[in-house]
Amino acid sequence: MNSDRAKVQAELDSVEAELKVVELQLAELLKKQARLTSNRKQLLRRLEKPCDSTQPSGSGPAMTKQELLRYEKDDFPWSTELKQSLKDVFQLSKFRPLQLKAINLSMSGKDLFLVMPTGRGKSLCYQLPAVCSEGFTLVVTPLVSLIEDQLMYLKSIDVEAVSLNASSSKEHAKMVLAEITDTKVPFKLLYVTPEKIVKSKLLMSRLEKAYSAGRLSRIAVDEVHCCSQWGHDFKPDYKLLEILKRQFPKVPLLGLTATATSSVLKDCQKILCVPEPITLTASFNRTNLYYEVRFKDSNSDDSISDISALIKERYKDQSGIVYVFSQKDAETVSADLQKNGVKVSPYHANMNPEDKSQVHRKWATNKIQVVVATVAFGMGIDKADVRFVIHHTISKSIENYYQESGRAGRDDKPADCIVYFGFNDIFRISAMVAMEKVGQQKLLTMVDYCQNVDRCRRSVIAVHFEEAWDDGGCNKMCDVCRHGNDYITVDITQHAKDVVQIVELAGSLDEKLTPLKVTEAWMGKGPAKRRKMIQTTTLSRLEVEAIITSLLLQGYLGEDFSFTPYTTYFYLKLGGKAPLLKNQAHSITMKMRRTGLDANTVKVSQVKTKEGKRSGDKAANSPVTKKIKKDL
Ligand SMILES: Nc1ncnc2c1ncn2[C@H]1C[C@H](O)[C@@H](COP(=O)(O)OP(=O)(O)OP(=O)(O)O)O1
Ligand SMILES: [Mg+2]
Ligand SMILES: [Zn+2]
Repeated sequence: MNSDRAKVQAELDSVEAELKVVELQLAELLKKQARLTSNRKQLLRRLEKPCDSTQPSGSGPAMTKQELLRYEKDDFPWSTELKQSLKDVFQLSKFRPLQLKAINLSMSGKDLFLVMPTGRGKSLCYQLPAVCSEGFTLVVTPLVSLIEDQLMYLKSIDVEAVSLNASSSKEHAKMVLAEITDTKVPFKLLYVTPEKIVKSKLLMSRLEKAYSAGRLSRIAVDEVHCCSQWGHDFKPDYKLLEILKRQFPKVPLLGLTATATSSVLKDCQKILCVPEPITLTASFNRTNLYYEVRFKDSNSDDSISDISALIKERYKDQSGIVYVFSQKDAETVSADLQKNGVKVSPYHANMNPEDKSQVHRKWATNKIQVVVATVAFGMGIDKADVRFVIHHTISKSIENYYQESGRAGRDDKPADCIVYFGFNDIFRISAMVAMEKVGQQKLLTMVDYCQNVDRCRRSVIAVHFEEAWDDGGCNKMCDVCRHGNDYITVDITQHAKDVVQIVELAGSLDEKLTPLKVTEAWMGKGPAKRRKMIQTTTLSRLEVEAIITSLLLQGYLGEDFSFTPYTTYFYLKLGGKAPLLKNQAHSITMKMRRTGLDANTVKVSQVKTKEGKRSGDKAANSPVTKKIKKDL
């Protein structure tokens, strides 16, 4: 009887395990269906609206496409003055894409979200209307340094602008607050930090008076993505800015950002209580930027000597930024580059304000060639001739990467954006963003960008920002497009089983393994007892790391954190898809760059004839695939 029960129980366990696998497969198929549906939607949209990437991506239901076209014209009552001020005040000869449309919409009193890549000229879209309108424009900006930059610029072109922020002196604040309610306001733009709006009742009451008198002509919320936790730079005070529309419902609001997906924008719209804004989205494609990823070797990280050589040779006498992970890295990488004879200075949040602005100034005036910076060297960096942005460590998300690398080539001349992609860096960043709501998910999008060998880097960025991608949009301005079909697809099912077995075994022994430990265990470096119980590999370190990364990206492995008061540890655990490996028919593949001798010869000659100087690109140190084939 008992043995009967045991048999039934065993069968039940097996059925349940199989059911679990079927459920996972269903989930996979549903995900695939969602992906395909969204793809279909994008393609249909493209058929509907050919080729114009600066078309609005969506607009308030009150406005048809035809109606929107009207705002590109220059027959509005204010058009002559706009044109005149563009030339006389701002000393610019013509509008860049979307600027005129955005300005006309805002001048017509519409609420507007403007999404435009960094450095394309969003500020003009509220500065010019401010100059051409009665009263003044309220500009909400997250950082005092950004406000200072703008004030300095506006002063240089004789536009009256003032600011109120935490570092304003009492007298200055008193004067500005009094001027807000003047019948003849002596300034065109009032810059404030969100914190001021939220905390200063006095400011609010003055603004209310100006509003009632019809002198608050427009509100601009710069870096509007800071409202949303899903944006890459959430700032809690922004969340309270709903007060603007509540108190000043009739004033048109203009939200500006360089990076926001439609879900982030929807969130911002809700938070700011803007019922039906028109959204204008400029293309994310910065055609003059060359995108490249280089692999960092964990065995012998030669990224510093590589970067030094690049700066001294390819970028001789040219201006650039090297982004690093931490303040400590900023100091050490800067010192290392200096030792190699490069003129650099570090920049990070922990330096005192004078030192920071000194570094910024010296760099802006070309006294130093390179700033080795953390992300603190960020918003508002507006040097036109930055020829290269090198990431010594990957960014924490594609949004961050796009914004940081976007500081290159603002003068529209060619510039390079290079990332050094190292296995261990993934987990350093992962631990740092462990507390962020969607930190891991976003980090993995960046890892996917780097690990990718078969999709144009631009297309990965475009898809991320939900922009319909056209394959002609790169023009070989990324390493993937230059290397063409220089990759192969390899089956890593057995490798996946081996790695999963290592993690499983550790779990059964109540042990947690860091990625480094898993790597070493698989390469046969762990304790002899374990070695006997697992399948080790003869693959190289880079290949092992590439496979583990791929398993993490594909969900066969997952992250497990452990917190101490001082640090966060990252361990690998089984991912949601690991049970699928129990199914004999299940297979996993990954794409790897081909780097054998013959492939290399082909690549070099190909690159040489077409691209000249760039033939030395170091794609060659990406994972070797020959051995994998042998291993399988
Ligand atoms: N129509 C134009 N013609 C030529 N230059 C322009 C034009 N409009 C703006 N610019 C210049 C002025 C600035 O030096 C530069 C960047 O403008 P800015 O408004 O600071 O960018 P942005 O706000 O879109 O970037 P970010 O996202 O970094 O804040 O472009
Ligand atoms: Mg800006
Ligand atoms: Zn490309």
